[in-house]
Amino acid sequence: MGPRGGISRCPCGRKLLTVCLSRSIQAAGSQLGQSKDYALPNASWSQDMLDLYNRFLDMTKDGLWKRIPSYNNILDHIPESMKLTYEKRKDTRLFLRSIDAEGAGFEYVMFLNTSEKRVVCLFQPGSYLEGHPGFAHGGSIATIIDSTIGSCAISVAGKVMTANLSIDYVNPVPLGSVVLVDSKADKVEGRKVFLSCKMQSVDGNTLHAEATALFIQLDATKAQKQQASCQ
Ligand SMILES: CCCCCCCCCCCC(=O)SCCNC(=O)CCNC(=O)[C@H](O)C(C)(C)COP(=O)(O)OP(=O)(O)OC[C@H]1O[C@@H](n2cnc3c(N)ncnc32)[C@H](O)[C@@H]1OP(=O)(O)O
Repeated sequence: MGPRGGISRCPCGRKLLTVCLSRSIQAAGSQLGQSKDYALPNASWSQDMLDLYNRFLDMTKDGLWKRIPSYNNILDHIPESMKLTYEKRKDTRLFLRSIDAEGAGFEYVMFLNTSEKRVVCLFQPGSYLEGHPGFAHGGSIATIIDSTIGSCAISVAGKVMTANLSIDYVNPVPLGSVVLVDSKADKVEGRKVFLSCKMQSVDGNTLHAEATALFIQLDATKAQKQQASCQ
């Protein structure tokens, strides 16, 4: 099994996909399948979100930044050619894409800068993410941070999992506002990837959260055990 993932067989004989988002992230900017790409503007996006999106899209023109497509099923993040060889599990969804109503859940788009080892996420939390009245639930903030940092870790080290995520919640995030989640890989030591992240308002005047994380690159033995346990 290469660092990009692939297909293997469970002890029960069922074909399983060793999911590795790195393929999708490395191919950022290109549509790999026919499924809907949710990391594109929709009617729920505020003007702030659209302006920021257009600003980042401009930055993709010289190739330094790439937009990361976003599908609701993890298997859509791998190339078409591999899809024919396994059964797609339609009953699962990526957590961030679990709410159908436009604008109600996680509205987001991520941009990758490989040379800076950085992923920036534009995030507009919807009304179903409420914690305290009018504000995003801390779990939703942790989710978007984990996913942004995670995408950054995947771009650096391939198949990884979160081992530690530490968040300081500094200022609440109003529902419907737009925040920038800016993550970067600070250090790689063997299988360990250390990352940091800031969540800030669009004008940069409000720090909403700061985080550090440790992601561990999976070794083959560990990956096989995890596949076996998902029978
Ligand atoms: C495009 C689509 C986008 C879509 C969005 C995609 C983004 C998805 C991101 C979501 C990510 C997740 O939610 S992941 C889900 C949440 N995380 C999990 O469920 C992980 C559960 N934990 C595990 O499976 C395991 O503990 C691992 C894989 C993390 C590590 O296990 P392992 O591989 O056996 O490694 P192990 O030998 O224990 O440790 C290796 C080294 O790391 C150190 N280490 C291990 N854990 C820790 C720790 N918590 N804090 C400090 N250090 C640690 C060890 O001391 C050791 O150091 P030394 O002795 O070598 O020095």
